[in-house]
Amino acid sequence: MASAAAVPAGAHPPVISLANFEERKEEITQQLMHAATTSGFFYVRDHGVEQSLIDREFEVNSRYFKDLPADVKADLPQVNWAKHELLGHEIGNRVSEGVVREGHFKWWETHKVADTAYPDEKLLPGFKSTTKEFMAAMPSVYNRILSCIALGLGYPEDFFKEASNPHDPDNYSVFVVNYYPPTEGVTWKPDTQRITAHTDETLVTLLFTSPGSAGLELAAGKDGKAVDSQTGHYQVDSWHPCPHIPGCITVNVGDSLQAWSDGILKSNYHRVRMPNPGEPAGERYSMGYFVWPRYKDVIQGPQKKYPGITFARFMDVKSKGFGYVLSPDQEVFEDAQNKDVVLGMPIVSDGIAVAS
Ligand SMILES: O=C(O)CCC(=O)C(=O)O
Ligand SMILES: [Fe+2]
Repeated sequence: MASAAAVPAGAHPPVISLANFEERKEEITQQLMHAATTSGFFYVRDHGVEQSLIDREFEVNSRYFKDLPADVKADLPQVNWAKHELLGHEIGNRVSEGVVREGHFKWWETHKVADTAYPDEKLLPGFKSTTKEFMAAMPSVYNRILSCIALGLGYPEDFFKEASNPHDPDNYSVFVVNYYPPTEGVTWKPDTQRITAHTDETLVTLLFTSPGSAGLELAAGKDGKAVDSQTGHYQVDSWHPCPHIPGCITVNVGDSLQAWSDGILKSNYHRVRMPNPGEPAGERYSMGYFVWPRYKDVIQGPQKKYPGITFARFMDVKSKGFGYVLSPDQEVFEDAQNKDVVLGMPIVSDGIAVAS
């Protein structure tokens, strides 16, 4: 098994305070490393992002999903994972009665094209400015987390700083808001999920959930070899709840950090399930800030446990739909890599992302 037992039944991942960060860095590092090497999930509180800013960002997104006419959303760039175009609107999972999840994706201003993801200011006053203010508050949170993780791994404190700098033209860190419409009166097949089980491709993901929202679950103890490289299907023994905790940001380790740490840190499966009978069937929102390395960064640790590939190459293979292909087993990776056409990655030219 690649990871130790992580979250006891019924418990949620640990809550870690970032208060007095400079004085408590060593203690915080120990707490973060414990969580990141077991469940791969933890919560941070005293993180410094104003609650009023979080509330305002939820509010403008509620207007985006519920007030903006469907034809306006359809005119925005449409997210296409297969082509790796992660900007604009996405209609995710559907059931026969309708949409289970919609999303809105944006990059930083560094990529001038990112502005096309935003609807007209007249239609959605304050959406762009609030979102940019919100995104600008993220680096102070993840820089502290990544500096502790770097120290915990024995790397220099600023090891991940350049790779995760969103102003670098080769960094496409993405901010995604998910809207899960109410499920009253909707029927669905037993295996339907609001978001199906996946790992994130990130270094780390910062996730803000709407108050009272349930359904996010993580599967601890995944092993890359349990994945069938043909189907991408995985084996999961049990799911653990990852509930909304007021004032906290949910943080999870992603594939890039798992690779860069030689598998010491765990990028675990998670999903958002449909409400169970008797649970609130209202709408749910989540806002995920996905901290990526640069496309050119080779996401390999000193032990070379994972293939020495760039993040761009990894995303290329992952977006073919193989699910978890970041396997320490070189053969599994190569098999996935050779499976079909290699998709073009966006390349950077004068700060503008263009499909190659
Ligand atoms: O909605 C959530 O709570 C989780 C979303 C998620 O896992 C994702 O967007 O990658
Ligand atoms: Fe995720």
